[in-house]
Amino acid sequence: MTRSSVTTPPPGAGRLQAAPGGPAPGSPLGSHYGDCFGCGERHPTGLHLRATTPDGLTVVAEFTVGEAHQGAPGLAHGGVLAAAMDEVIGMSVWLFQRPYVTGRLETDYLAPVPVGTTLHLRAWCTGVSGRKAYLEAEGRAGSPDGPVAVRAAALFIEVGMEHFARHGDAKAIADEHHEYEVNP
Ligand SMILES: CCCCCCCC(=O)SCCNC(=O)CCNC(=O)[C@H](O)C(C)(C)COP(=O)(O)OP(=O)(O)OC[C@H]1O[C@@H](n2cnc3c(N)ncnc32)[C@H](O)[C@@H]1OP(=O)(O)O
Repeated sequence: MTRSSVTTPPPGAGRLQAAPGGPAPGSPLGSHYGDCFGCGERHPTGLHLRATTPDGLTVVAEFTVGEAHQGAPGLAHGGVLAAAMDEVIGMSVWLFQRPYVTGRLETDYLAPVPVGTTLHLRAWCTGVSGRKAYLEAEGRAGSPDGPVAVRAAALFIEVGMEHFARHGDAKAIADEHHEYEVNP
């Protein structure tokens, strides 16, 4: 992975620990919002990521490239693949039961991904330092052992739930997302 210093944990960065009360190993992870482009079941052309955590610390998910996700004819759009990376990384940081947002996302495209391909995604945390969490992800084509088609490294920043209330739709968050206090 070609990763910049921004997405590389600094010396002394800690490891995120599984949060008490977080999803148990083997648990499916639900959508955080039904209209989310990445995981929402109501989104008509979204990625519809379905994810589980095998160990409470990492996330695995699947995304099948559809007609709505094309860039070149018959091939996945690079921005859509970046969105899949962002989503699976966002799900992995969600395991820690604190709200984070993407600050920076770096993506390497290693092979074209044809429509109809199922990408097997995996994301994990490489370190945490203050409000900053360092994460990586990969997408393998066709099976969990298939060739790596896309890789990503990211910096996520911890925010309060007021971030979403101030900038977004607080009522929708409160209605759908019960893990966090919306107005702490
Ligand atoms: C409810 C569940 C929701 C799930 C969401 C899933 C993930 C997403 O898709 S999030 C959507 C996309 N992301 C966004 O919209 C974020 C937009 N950006 C922001 O809101 C702000 O810039 C935010 C919150 C990241 C940082 O702002 P702020 O809280 O003021 O902190 P700030 O002091 O600027 O930065 C904190 C630290 O992070 C660093 N940092 C922040 N952004 C970056 C960046 N892009 N590159 C490098 N470093 C950065 C800062 O340099 C600072 O470092 P240090 O502490 O060493 O000085």
